Amino acid sequence: MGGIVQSETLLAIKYSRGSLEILNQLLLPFQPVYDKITTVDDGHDAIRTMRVRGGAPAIAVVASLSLAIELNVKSFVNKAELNQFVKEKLSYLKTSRPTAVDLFNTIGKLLSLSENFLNDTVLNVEKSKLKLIEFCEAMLQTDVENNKNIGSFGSEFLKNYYKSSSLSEGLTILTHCNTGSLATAGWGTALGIIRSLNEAKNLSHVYCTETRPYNQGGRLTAYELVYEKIPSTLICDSMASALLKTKNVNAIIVGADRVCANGDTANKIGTYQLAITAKYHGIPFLVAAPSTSIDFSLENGSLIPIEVRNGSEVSKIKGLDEGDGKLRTLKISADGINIWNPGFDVTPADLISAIVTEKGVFEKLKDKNVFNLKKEYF
Ligand SMILES: CSC[C@H]1O[C@H](OP(=O)(O)O)[C@H](O)[C@@H]1O
Repeated sequence: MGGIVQSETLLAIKYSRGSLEILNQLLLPFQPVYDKITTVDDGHDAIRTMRVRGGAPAIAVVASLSLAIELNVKSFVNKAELNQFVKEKLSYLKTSRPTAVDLFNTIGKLLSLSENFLNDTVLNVEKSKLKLIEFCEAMLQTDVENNKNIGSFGSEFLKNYYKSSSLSEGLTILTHCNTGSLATAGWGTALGIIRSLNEAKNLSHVYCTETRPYNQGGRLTAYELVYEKIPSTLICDSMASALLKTKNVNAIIVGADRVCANGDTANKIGTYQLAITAKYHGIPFLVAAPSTSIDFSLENGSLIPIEVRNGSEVSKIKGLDEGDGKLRTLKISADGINIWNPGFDVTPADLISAIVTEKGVFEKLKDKNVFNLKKEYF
């Protein structure tokens, strides 16, 4: 199935027809280990355990490719049997993680594709199966293309925003969580804008937050930035406001797991407070996301399901023992304390300066505090 060019950076997903591997992100940055995915059950488990994550693109891509892997080795008597199999597998994949909408948008497209084949008098069951596999495979290339477009639109927007200022030394950006090649099929969304700024020599420095408790920032974004030799500094989540007060940060750029039609955005926990401090310090707060992360059916963010994960992700931490080089899991909080561990929070549209998509940058309606995202724009 050649022809898929995934970004030259780190590959969270390795795929060729009949073979799918995911980079186990629970072991990064210390041990780059690829886990084989041979069934939908494997795909579901990899997503649920967050061995692969990236609320938007990567989760949808891995879920779809795990279906493609099973379809590739299975034969069906007729299209009705194929359709039933696809429906069963997709309804199970829906239960892996609830917040990022890409997964549900992609599942909806695959379901209607499979349903449409039932009435297609030209396509036999084998050709229908192949078209489903090709749809899943095309997502890899599409995602990288989307991310490159997001990168260009986002970097252009910031260059124009600051064109009057003497920013010859480039922009200083703060980003949260991981939105790079480890959250997508390559290049990244918010980190894709940072990569595009860096490529155009318009980037001075990147600050990334640790992003407790999974530490996507300290473990994954820092790993990508160092790998690409992008000048960068890691901060604790609690340091963000002090950073904006004492350093000259030009913008905060984050990803998204679900953007509502009015612009309210669910993203990694800690995003909301970054939007508040960006507003207080008068700097742009950008959301970067492909249109597949937009839920046009939701009027506002109060309707977004927020995943609450196991408290052990807060009370324990995995790290490298510098003595023997082994990965250890350590308890880091008092036994018996209750723990609240929501994976995401919702940033209201009025705190978001612009939403950067593969089709362009969307800003709020004049004199309104909300966006007006419509399906027909994409
Ligand atoms: C490009 S999607 C990245 C998005 O997903 C992350 O969540 P998680 O690591 O739990 O999958 C985070 O919200 C990022 O903005």
